[in-house]
Amino acid sequence: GVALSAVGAVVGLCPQGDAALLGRSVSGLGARRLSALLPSAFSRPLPLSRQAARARPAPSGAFRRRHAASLTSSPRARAARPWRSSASTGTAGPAAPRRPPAAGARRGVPGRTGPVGAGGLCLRGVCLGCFRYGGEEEREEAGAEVEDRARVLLERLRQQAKARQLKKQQEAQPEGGGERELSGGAGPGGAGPSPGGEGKRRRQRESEEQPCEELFLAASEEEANPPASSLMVLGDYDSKPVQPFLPQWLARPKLVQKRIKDNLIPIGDVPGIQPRLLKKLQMNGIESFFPVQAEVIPAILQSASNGYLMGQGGYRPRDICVSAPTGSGKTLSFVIPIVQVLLDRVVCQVRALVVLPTKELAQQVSKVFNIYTDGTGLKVVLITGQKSFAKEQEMLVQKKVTGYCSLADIIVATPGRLTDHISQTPGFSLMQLRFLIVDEADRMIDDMHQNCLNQIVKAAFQVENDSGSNMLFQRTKPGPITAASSCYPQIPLQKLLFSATLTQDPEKLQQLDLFQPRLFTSVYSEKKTLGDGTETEQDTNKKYTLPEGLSQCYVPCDLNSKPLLLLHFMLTMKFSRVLCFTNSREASHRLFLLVQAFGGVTVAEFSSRLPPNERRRTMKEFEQGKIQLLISTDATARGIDIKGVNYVINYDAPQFIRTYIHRVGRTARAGEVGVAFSLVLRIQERRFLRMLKDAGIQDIKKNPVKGNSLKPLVQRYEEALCKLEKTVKVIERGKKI
Ligand SMILES: Nc1ncnc2c1ncn2[C@@H]1O[C@H](COP(=O)(O)OP(=O)(O)OP(=O)(O)O)[C@@H](O)[C@H]1O
Repeated sequence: GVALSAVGAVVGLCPQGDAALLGRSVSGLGARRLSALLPSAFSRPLPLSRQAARARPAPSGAFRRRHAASLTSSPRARAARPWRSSASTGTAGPAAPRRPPAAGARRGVPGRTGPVGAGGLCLRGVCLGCFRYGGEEEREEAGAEVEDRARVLLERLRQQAKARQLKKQQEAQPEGGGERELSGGAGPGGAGPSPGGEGKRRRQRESEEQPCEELFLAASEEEANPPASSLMVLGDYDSKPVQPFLPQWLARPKLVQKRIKDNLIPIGDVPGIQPRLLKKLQMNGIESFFPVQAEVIPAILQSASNGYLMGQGGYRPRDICVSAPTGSGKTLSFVIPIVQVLLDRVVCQVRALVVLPTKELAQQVSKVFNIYTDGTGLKVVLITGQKSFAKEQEMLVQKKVTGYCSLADIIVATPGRLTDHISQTPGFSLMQLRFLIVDEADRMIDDMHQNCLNQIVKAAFQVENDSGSNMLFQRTKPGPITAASSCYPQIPLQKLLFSATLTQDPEKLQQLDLFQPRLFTSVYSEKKTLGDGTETEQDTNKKYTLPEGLSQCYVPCDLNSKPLLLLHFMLTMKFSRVLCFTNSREASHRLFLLVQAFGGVTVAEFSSRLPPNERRRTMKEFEQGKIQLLISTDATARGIDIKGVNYVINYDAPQFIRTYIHRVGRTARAGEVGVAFSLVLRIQERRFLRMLKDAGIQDIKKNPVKGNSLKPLVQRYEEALCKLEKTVKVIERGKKI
């Protein structure tokens, strides 16, 4: 870094003449490689002359060798560049009047020098040249000197080439001249620094410049034997691997207990919750908080201790990230504090916005908000596109004589529809937004939803044209706190991220532009005491945690036995309340038809094939226990809270670990128990197990089902297939008609 910034400083600060000299001195480094290494700060637009200097490709090694002398020592060239920077450290001579170069003359021509008196710049102890304005005398002296150096260099290069050849031929000889070649010392027969009587100053300069030659030589060597990588690292950095490290907030998170039932905290013991909310919680059967709630609720309340305004002296609340297992109660951990903070609001404005990836999830979360805002005057609006756009607009804003006013305090929305309202609904404003809650945050960061989040933040910081409105509460983009910025009451925008599989990749999280985030996580290694009393750390490579009450099994099978296995679980093993996942809508539909044709099981399907109202009805019936087997796509894999699911069956093995975690998390929720079965084709087995192992999930049992157990089902299964074939033909005929 130091070396790079030194180079950056040289190129960034030295005017073009120096860059040219630098180019000459460092051309051995490979100017193109050098430019690739420069920090972006130095890729800012340069004056035309410097751009030209930079754009000009570095001469090839051969070209350089051939023209080295003429490039540096030709009197004509010197005459054409009278203001050329000097490599001399001698005092400026008075001879030629100091003439600033004409802009045209400078363009593309190495010429202008650095600030007067700028000393030599060193890179890894290597002097890159001394740049200063010099007089005629000095230039003459410099020209002669450079000529000498060029000759010395050429000679040395020749000698080294010979030495290399020799070395190759005499492989047997151990310590060849290679080291000496690269060291720049007198190689075999190489010329050392000219001992000519130039006096102390000259010797000193040469000793300073020696490393330049080293670089030149090293680079010539490198050009002859280019390294594997196209990048060359200055200094020793190529030999030292870069150690990745996590930012403090990721490396030292606040740990949340995994075991729900052992760590219940009576609701009255959690500080800061208003009595009316405590009452509501009790009315809804909540007597104790789950661990994640006991940690996160006070943290959000504390960060909003100044209501929905910025704290005194410009204190800005820290963003919060929560990674806790499926079914651990993350929803209440943001609903309760947000309702409490907004309870005392006077004017209705959009102050909290929850974004979720699917309509069903948004519906589910808005239901929870409705429960806890009931009777408070706070208004919750659901924006998912299930109603017409105009209807949603009516729910969001109202036009009055004085202007638009908001009809929503809390909005729960899916990204697509929300962005439509941001851009198309007059009077819809997020300028008073205090909380942005991103549920299933890893999914929202991943795909196109990221764009939506950017739009929300942009809308939140939009400057209102109507300057008369709301001048009291300002919102300025986050930045350094100044006396001016802290004299107005400000509304900060705080981001709250939740997921069971929250990425801990700082780069990805960085996309959300988090402010001093705090991480609450259940992902940590556990100490276990062995039989001999010693303690051992477990799960060191754990990335995600699964609910405590979840048992996991996988069944190795082949393609043909998969339907039979499902029927075996439902009919022979008498599984009830089963949520079964396939990898596509078509697969869900085919399996549903097959099980229906087989008979004996109350079955339904759930996928985007079905209209929303049918999906809602199906979900309700499944929750009520009227449906024993629900065959679904990943539409129900994330966040959906269905009470009483006993089993999850991965009919098709999930392709991604996060899909696996969310699917199996539909059971064993809220501290209950549940079982997850995965049907894994034999060819998938290794990959599947590796996927789990990589995520730190080791406790999955192999549960093979013997062929004999399936035999009684085979005949009925064949009949069901025939029946299904006929049904499909009838449907297709119907379609043709
Ligand atoms: N303190 C509590 N006491 C009893 N039940 C609770 C409590 N908190 C939450 N629950 C219940 O636990 C279930 C799971 O909660 P929730 O849906 O918030 O989990 P989650 O962590 O968001 O899960 P997922 O990651 O799958 O979205 C819900 O049915 C909820 O009603």
